[in-house]
Amino acid sequence: MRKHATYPDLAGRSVFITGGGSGIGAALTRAFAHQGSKVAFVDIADAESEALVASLEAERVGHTPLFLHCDLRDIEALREAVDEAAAEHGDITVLLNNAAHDERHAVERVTPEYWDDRIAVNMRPVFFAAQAVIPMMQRAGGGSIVNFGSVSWKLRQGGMPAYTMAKASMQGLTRGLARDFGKQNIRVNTLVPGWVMTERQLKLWVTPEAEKEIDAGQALAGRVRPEHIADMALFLASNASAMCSAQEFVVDGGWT
Ligand SMILES: NC(=O)c1ccc[n+]([C@@H]2O[C@H](COP(=O)([O-])OP(=O)(O)OC[C@H]3O[C@@H](n4cnc5c(N)ncnc54)[C@H](O)[C@@H]3O)[C@@H](O)[C@H]2O)c1
Repeated sequence: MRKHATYPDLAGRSVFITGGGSGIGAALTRAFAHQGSKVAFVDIADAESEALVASLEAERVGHTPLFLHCDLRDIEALREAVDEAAAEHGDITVLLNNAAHDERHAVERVTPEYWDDRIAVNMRPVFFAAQAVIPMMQRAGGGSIVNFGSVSWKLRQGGMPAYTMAKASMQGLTRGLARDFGKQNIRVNTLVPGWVMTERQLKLWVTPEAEKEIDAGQALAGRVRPEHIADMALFLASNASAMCSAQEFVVDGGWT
């Protein structure tokens, strides 16, 4: 793993990550665990999540992350997971709303049930996770919420309108919550990843043609990797970003 910058104020912090078991989420779990944060994460990918916990245990991070199986479509289960994480690690003061699923769907095949299911994965839990941790952040004197957006809709990507709508909505939620709770030192920002080379993206979508598209689109050479997203998440969670709220932070190699 590439070494991240160290943020001393993140050591010992109670951090809650959605979808922290694979993809970008796994890089987040790793990065915060290596800061000495007390990380709890929810996911439905049991095998990958358990393997991640085992590897961090072997690396002897200060606090081995707590994995809680939770399907985020079930809001009661999400609330229980938040409470369990807080009972184990103390009031949550960093929330990373990372989980999402970019399943493609053709407009003509979308039913109301499918639409609701996509919103239940990509949008609804973001609000309810925030709602669950805000009283803890108020008690603790502040906190940082990071909602994960996407460049996909900014680049006019078609083929998954429920996903792009959900991702575009993140900044609306971010700005509203930032206003509601900013005076209580709760900061809310949107982290906008570019095209990030996770195993899933590489397997499903990163063809030689796509590589050319990335080279043409990004200002920077190279590829955006999960660790680059974790770099920004660490900054947004820590006091290093103390006066940053209600904003979008884009990590896309200069594409948009
Ligand atoms: N990878 C990219 O190129 C890219 C680009 C733009 C934005 N993003 C955003 O970054 C975030 C992470 O993306 P990723 O590529 O790592 O996604 P991913 O699909 O690879 O991983 C998402 C994680 O969430 C979990 N998850 C999915 N549905 C769940 C559910 N119902 N309940 C609990 N957990 C669930 C998955 O098991 C997985 O561990 C997302 O918000 C995504 O929209 C990613």
